[in-house]
This record gives sequence, C-alpha cells and structure tokens, in this order.
Amino acid sequence: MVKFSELNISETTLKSVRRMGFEEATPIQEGTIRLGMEGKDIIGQAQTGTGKTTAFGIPLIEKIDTKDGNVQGLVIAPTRELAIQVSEELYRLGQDKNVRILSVYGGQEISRQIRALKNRPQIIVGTPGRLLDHINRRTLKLDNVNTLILDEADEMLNMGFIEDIQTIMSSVPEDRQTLLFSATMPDAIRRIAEKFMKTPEIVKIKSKEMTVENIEQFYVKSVEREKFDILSRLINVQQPELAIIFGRTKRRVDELAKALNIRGYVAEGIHGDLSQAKRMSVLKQFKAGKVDILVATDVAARGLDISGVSHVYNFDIPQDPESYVHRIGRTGRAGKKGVAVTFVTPREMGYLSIVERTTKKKMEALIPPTADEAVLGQKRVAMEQLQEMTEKNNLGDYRTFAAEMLEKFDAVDLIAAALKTMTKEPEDVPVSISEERPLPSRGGGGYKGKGGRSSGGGGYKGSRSTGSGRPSSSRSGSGAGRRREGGSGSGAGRPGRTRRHEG
Ligand SMILES: Nc1ncnc2c1ncn2[C@@H]1O[C@H](COP(=O)(O)OP(=O)(O)OP(=O)(O)O)[C@@H](O)[C@H]1O
Ligand SMILES: [Mg+2]
Repeated sequence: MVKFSELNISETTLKSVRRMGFEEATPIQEGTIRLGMEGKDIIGQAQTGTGKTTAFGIPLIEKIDTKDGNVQGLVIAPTRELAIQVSEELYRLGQDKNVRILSVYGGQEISRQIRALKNRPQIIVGTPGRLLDHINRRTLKLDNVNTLILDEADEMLNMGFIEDIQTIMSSVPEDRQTLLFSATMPDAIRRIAEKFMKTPEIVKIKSKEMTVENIEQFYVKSVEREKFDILSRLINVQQPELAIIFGRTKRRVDELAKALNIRGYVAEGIHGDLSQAKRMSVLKQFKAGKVDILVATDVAARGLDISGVSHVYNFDIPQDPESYVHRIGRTGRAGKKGVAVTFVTPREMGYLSIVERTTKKKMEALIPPTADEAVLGQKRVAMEQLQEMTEKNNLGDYRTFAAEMLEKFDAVDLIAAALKTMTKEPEDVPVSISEERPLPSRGGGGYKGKGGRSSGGGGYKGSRSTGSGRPSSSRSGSGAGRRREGGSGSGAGRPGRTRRHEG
C-alpha cells in the first residue's frame, strides 16, 4: 500500500485528502493517480467501493488552474444522485485549493443552473441529458475543457446515451485528457470507449473475483409468491443496519415499498419516475437513518456510496451479471463487511449460474427461516439487546421504575414481558405484489421450457450445475438465515437498528 504522500500530490490537495481521513491509496488510486497526473488517457476498472472517485478526482483537481475562470473539467455521470455525490467528493478534494465545482442535472430548475454557471465554475459534473441541454442553449462553454471524465461509462452507454455522449464529447476540444471509470467494462463497451480516447492506458485491478471479498453472497430459491414473506423474515432475523432492496421494474419498486410499509418497516422507493425533489429527500432520509430500507431499481442506485448499508436484497435476480455486481456493491464498501441475498425462482436458476460464472464467485444457498424460526430469531435479538443495555449500565431512573415493578410482579414474568414487547410476532397483514414474469430461460441448467408466464414452482426440472437440486448446504446451521439468529457476533449479523413502526 502506497501513502498519498508518496504520490507527488501537491501539499494543498494532500491536506484535503487528509481531512477526508484517507492515508493510504487503494490499488486503483495507486494505479491511476500518477498516470492521470502525467496526462494519460485511462480506462480504470476496479471493484465496487474501492475509491474510483478519488482515483480520477485527484488528477482532475490537481490540473485545475484556479486563476482561470473557465470550465476546465467535465465529469459525466449516469444519474442525478451520482452527479451530486461525485461533485461533493470533488468539492472535498478541491477544498483547500478552492476549486469551484457545479453539478447540473435534470429535474432541477434550469434558470437556477444558468445563474450558477455564471459564477465561473471550473469543474462541471452532470448527467448527459442536462449537459446537452446547456450545450444547445449555449449556457455551457466547453472550449477550455482539458479533462473529460466518464464515471460508470458502461452504464451510460447501455442506457442508450451513446449519441448524447458523442455529441458532448465533440463539444470538448480534442486535445483533452479522457478518463473512463467503472467496476464493470464489458468488451463491447470498452471497444466503443477506446474510440473516444487516445491510446488509453488500461488500469484493471486484478482480483480473482469481480465482487469484493467482504460481501457474503447468498441465494434463496423461492417461488415468486413466497418471496415477500421470506424477505420479511430475513429482514427480521438479519436485522440490517440499512438495507437496499432491488426490484426489476419501477412498478415492482413501488409495490415493494408499499408492502414493506404495510408490514411496518420504514421503507421508501426510489426510481426514475419520481420527482427530483422526492428522490433527493428519500436519499437524504436514508443516509440519515430515518428510512431503514431503500427499495430501488438498478439505475437509481448505480455508484451510490452510502455508509451503513449492511445488506442488499435482490428481490428479483438481475438480468445481467454486471447489474448484479453493481447492486451488491452498494454494501461492503471501503473495506466494510456486507451481506447480499439474491432471490431466484426455479425457472431463473440459469441466471444464477450465469452471474456466478461472470463474478467467478459461488453464492451460498440460504435456507430461509420459517415463520417460527424468524420469531425465535427475533427473541434472541431482543435478548441480546437487553443484555447489552444491562451491561452498559446507564439506566438512570429506569432502575427506580424497575424496582417499583419488581415489588408487584415476578422477575421472570417482567423480563418475558419486556422481550415480548420488543419482539414482533408476524401479523400476516396481507400485501399485494403483482407477480413478475420470470426472466426468459437461459443456459446454465435451469428450466428448459418456454420462458412464459408462470405461477411459480410447477414444472421445474433443472438442477444447479453443482448437482444439488435442493439447496442444502445450510442445514448444518451455517446458512445466513440461521447464522444470524445466534448473533454470533460475526460482523454482518450484528443486531442493527432496523426499526419498525409501532402499530
Ligand atoms: N484511500 C481511501 N481510504 C479510505 N477510504 C477511501 C479511500 N478512497 C475512497 N474511500 C472511500 O471509499 C468509499 C467508496 O469510494 P467510491 O464511491 O469512490 O467507490 P467506487 O470505486 O467508485 O465504487 P462504485 O463502483 O460502486 O462506484 C467512499 O466512501 C470513499 O470516501
Ligand atoms: Mg463510483
């Protein structure tokens, strides 16, 4: 590991980096900062949550001439939330140098942005659509841009932004430096990207697997109609600190968020059809822990860096392995631990193999807790919480009240009542979630018939390539469903703070 102080970074920027709490560079930072400062074009690929923003951010900030009021750096990001997040990180990196940064994105009043653009920002971070808009209105001049950065390049090209991006790029002088970063970089996308660049250096951080090691990865095989109950039980048992649940479609996200609310969880959905104001407020509440569960579509969560996300649930298995990588990468960031659970319907088992083949990592079968086991798990968690609280021993006048009650009631009864209050028995509030069609069947030993409508379960003939038709490896008591109950203290299983509404 190299220290930032060994990377020839200016004292001013180093000061900002230190203030952010960074001492040692991550591998992608070590691999690209020097090259970037030499002016090279770079394609940077490294696992999720490994600091790619700072990897392109430092060379960018270093290059800005603060005496020049023109836009010198342009960063393109696929979503508004990501544009904001990246601009905030750049702001921190350029704080001591006093670099002026502005983010522009759709859904925000354009007149406000036009006014802000007059304050001579030196770096613009924006989404493709809104950037184009400003270029066409001539409210954004890119003649002096000497660094162009595409964050999550593959996603933007996938989303069909290729023409927009080409137009934006042709508005930037050709003798610029171009940096392109993502955790995934499919070959086809990389070939397109290389066309925009001048003999780019490819910096790919080699790792055995595509996903980071500190994410424990599980799958749950379940028919469509049982998924939601299993999800609720898993949440109760695993007690995430913050969780993100991914659904396949916007409708799915809305329904899931609503169903979770009905069951008493503090959950909110986020997707492209919501107003910008709503998206921002949801994200803000989630970051502050006022919302415990964020339900999202793939796109809405790309690149988001939210500390405290301990669990990711793929309520629907994603269609592309790349999406899987980005989804689960919302946890296990910056060296922290995380848990990812992916639901797979029998017909979709082929997709599981495809994902595993791409990530080069097997997911462990998880036998979901039964309703009774889930309650038992919660009782244990409640016990742990009581125990912890007792050991902390700062109970103040609660002790006076306790003493008063002990005079009237039996001690065991009292503790049992306390535990019961803390445990939520399943209320079986009916929720309605439309059935999602399974993904069309694809290789890997799954269902071989037509990928048509399915009411779940029936007709499943395939088995996993590992040969075990029924997931069984968790029977030993090590599956996450069970593992969590004991609260063995294994990092990710720690009792969290996922609250439920009362009543
Ligand atoms: N050198 C460092 N030391 C410690 N923490 C760091 C360092 N560099 C970045 N981080 C932190 O790591 C987290 C993840 O960084 P970042 O969002 O840049 O990841 P990423 O590689 O872009 O991930 P993704 O592929 O999901 O977009 C951030 O919270 C960031 O502040
Ligand atoms: Mg990123």
